[in-house]
Amino acid sequence: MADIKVAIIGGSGIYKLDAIKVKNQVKVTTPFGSPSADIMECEVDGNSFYFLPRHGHGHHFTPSEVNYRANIFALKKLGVNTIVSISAVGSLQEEYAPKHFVLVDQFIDWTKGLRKRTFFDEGIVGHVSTANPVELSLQKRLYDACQRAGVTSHLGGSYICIEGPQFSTRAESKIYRGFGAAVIGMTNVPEAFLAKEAGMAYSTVAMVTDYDCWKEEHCTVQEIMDVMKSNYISAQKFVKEAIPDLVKNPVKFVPENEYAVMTDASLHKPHHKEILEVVLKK
Ligand SMILES: CSC[C@H]1O[C@H](OP(=O)(O)O)[C@H](O)[C@@H]1O
Ligand SMILES: Nc1ncnc2[nH]cnc12
Repeated sequence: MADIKVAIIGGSGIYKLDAIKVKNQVKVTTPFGSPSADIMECEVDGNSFYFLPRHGHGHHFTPSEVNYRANIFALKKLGVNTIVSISAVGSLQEEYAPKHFVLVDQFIDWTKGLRKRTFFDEGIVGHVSTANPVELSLQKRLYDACQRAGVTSHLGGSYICIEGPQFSTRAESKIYRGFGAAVIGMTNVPEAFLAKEAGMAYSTVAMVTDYDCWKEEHCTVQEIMDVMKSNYISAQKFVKEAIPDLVKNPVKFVPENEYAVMTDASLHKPHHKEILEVVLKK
């Protein structure tokens, strides 16, 4: 198996990366079902990384339907320890304009509890801290890559995750602004929290596609798609800067899942074995 430590999870509008060579496609099985797609082994300037389209090829999983557990588990099983998430977001503050990138560092979970959100359940009880859901050294490296790519970008900000797939009402949008959130999306929870449970470094590049409806009359997919085309070009430039750096100088971080599991080992069932082996692997 290739020794690849870095993966990109591509969100809306980022289903593949033109000009980046796909070398192989890997089918990975997990105890949680299939990931969104076969995982692509890609290369930029001789530096290998994995790529996974979050919503599947052709965008057929809604934010609520994405199998986040299978996606994170599959990447960890392949040996990945560093995840770069690329996500489309709406802006909740004037300063984050469409086409800007925001290197978020906090998440507010406003989903409705419908998503499978933990590896630690059904007989395994475990708890991890989400005080720092983003690996800050990775976030800074990604911010620097955005700068080198010439993309207007912001270091820090909170991402509020709603269930979707509908966008927010104006009343909701104003409440989220009041929370101090910078941007709004529908996917990074539970994805970021599962990466934390799996002891992986995670950081999101949030690409602003629109001002949410606190400011705009409305928000349509058509308008978002237009901005997405430009964001896609910026994302490609960003990837070409970020990947060689992350491959050549791997992010150093301390996984925070070592002491997560509380359940006595005598109670672990055979099917827990693979889950714990992969999730807790250093
Ligand atoms: C029409 S864009 C809305 C869609 O895009 C974002 O997904 P992702 O994070 O995968 O880029 C947002 O959360 C919504 O799911
Ligand atoms: N305004 C918005 N609300 C939620 N998710 C989004 N993704 C892109 N724009 C969004």
